[in-house]
Amino acid sequence: MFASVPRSFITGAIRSPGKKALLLEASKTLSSEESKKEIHEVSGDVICPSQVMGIDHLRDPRLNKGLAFTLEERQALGIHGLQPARFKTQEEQLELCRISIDRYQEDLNKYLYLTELHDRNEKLFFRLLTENIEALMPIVYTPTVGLACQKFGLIYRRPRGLFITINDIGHVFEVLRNWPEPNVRAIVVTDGERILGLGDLGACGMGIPVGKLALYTALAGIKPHECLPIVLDVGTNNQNLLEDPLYVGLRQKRVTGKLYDDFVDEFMEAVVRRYGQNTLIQFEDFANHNAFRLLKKYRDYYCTFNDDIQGTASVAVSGLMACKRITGKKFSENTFCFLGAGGAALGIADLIVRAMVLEGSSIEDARSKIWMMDIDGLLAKERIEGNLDGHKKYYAKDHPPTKDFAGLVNEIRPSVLIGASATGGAFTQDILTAMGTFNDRPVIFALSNPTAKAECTAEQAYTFTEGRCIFASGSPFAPVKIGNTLFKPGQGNNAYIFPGVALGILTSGIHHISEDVFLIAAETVAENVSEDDLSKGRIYPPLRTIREVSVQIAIKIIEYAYKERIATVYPKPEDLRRYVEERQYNHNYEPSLPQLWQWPKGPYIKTRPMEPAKLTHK
Ligand SMILES: NC(=O)C1=CN([C@@H]2O[C@H](COP(=O)(O)OP(=O)(O)OC[C@H]3O[C@@H](n4cnc5c(N)ncnc54)[C@H](OP(=O)(O)O)[C@@H]3O)[C@@H](O)[C@H]2O)C=CC1
Ligand SMILES: CC(=O)C(=O)O
Ligand SMILES: [Mg+2]
Repeated sequence: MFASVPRSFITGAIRSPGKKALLLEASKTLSSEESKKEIHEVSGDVICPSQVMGIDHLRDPRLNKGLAFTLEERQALGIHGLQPARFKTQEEQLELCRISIDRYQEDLNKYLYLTELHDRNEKLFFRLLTENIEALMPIVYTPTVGLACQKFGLIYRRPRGLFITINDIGHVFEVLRNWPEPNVRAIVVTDGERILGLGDLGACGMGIPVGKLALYTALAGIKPHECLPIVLDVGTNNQNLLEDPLYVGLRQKRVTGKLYDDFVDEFMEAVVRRYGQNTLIQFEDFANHNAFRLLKKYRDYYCTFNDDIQGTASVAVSGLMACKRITGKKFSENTFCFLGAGGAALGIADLIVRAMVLEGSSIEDARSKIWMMDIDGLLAKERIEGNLDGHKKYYAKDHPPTKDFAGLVNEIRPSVLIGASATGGAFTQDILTAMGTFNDRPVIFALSNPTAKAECTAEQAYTFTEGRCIFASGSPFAPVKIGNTLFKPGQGNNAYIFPGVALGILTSGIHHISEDVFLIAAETVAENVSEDDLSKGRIYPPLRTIREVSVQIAIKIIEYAYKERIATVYPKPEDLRRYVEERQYNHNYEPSLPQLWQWPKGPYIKTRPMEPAKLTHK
């Protein structure tokens, strides 16, 4: 069925047909060998001017500059008259974008505006996002992206990303081959089973890979055409979606077991076959029971990481490193108490253990300082025989089982409280007040997303600890004024980590990603926290600096990769910053006309006068 592919399918699936596409006979088919030499008008790094004509310069988001096309460009490209007479700079266009966004009251409408801009003018979208990251990250990312996923069936307009369903098993490579970009370097993939703290959203989870990859470009300058968002649609167990006439995914219960595993195996193999073994595959928002399993299965064979486990661990440990500068306590001098023992919480716990071991603790001592509670209560030794799966048992305590979180907090008197349970409001006033009585500077992280799932708000944390806590949250909170002090809480979100890590991996050519990479990223983010940030209660650098932080993370990862002899880019670049920056996306417009070049000087350009041809016959 997939052995041959209609030509029109390859060239016209996403973009409007260009000159080349029009020349193709839609009815012809390519053999699978032929189709490896796909024709791309506007794809990859090189855009061939002769392959795009007239109105396609306005229709293709990679080429479109709207009113910023000059008169010369409009005439030469054949688009003169297709737009109003006005010429605008990109700065003027940005101003219009800001005005347009401000006119929308609802965040979901702002999200839709940005989606439309992304589809219309890629450079303008990314420049707008990059230069206004503090205002717009909450729209393209948590919390609004959560709402966009919940409303996906309603707001779906144009395709973005690849939907591979369980029915495609046996043909995953052919589906991947339909993606029009030849140079994909990074994939964010979800199966939609645990979208933020919102549960199983099936194929509607596509908003997450799309949002994460928008941050790859905005926060780390990874080129948009090198990024591919993917949903593996194996069904959904969300009954509301199954009954929703607007649902756009497969209307069936989730496939599990061997068939699921075979499908994901085939997907991984197909990615390598299509885009090479250095393609980075970021797993995102898989349910706990698959997240750890798949990470363990693939991490030594593919270039892959799980962001919810490893990226979150890194950002939390980074925050704790910055806290150290306020509390003066080493990791091992703290007692940690977690609500939640899933992918995020266990990932954080493991990296904290690693940090304590680096400080000189034994693994057992380190684990003994970490208390965790899941939906069934405290991870207690008595539960090991019952339902404590592999990873949780490392943190099981010799303590009677209990589900009383407030009671546990009062008993163990933690210095650090971490929420990754997706239970909004679980850090009650009593718990927060108690944290304030045990500690001068209690550390409180409410990491669950989106905002409604945060274990407490910034205001609650500061109010109930009399402004003494060090607070961070997964989704952003506005500054809080307590007395005369204005606190600006930091966003403890893996967005500080994954873009820089991805940039480092792609530029060093690392195949397999070790935990060290995430410790390096954590240290780099923590180093970028200034005394001024700390004085405002912020343990993360301001969001507007992440792009620079990402470059620093990448440089350190490259250095580490060469030291450990795991880099695969040879020779080692001399100037790493320059090397990284030269590979980053440029969101400023460039000339749209083919460059006219100077002929080289010298004899080559001296055209000798042609001698008249001698007639050899009369
Ligand atoms: N800030 C950030 O960067 C990130 C934030 N997150 C957020 O963290 C949250 C959890 O993500 P993740 O760990 O991947 O999800 P998981 O589903 O893997 O884990 C959720 C954990 O919370 C536990 N839990 C659920 N309800 C309760 C309850 N009432 N009391 C105690 N524990 C409870 C679950 O128990 P059980 O194990 O028994 O099911 C599980 O251990 C999500 O909201 C997610 O958005 C995730 C990644 C990054
Ligand atoms: C931030 C993130 O990855 C999550 O909430 O799942
Ligand atoms: Mg996630």
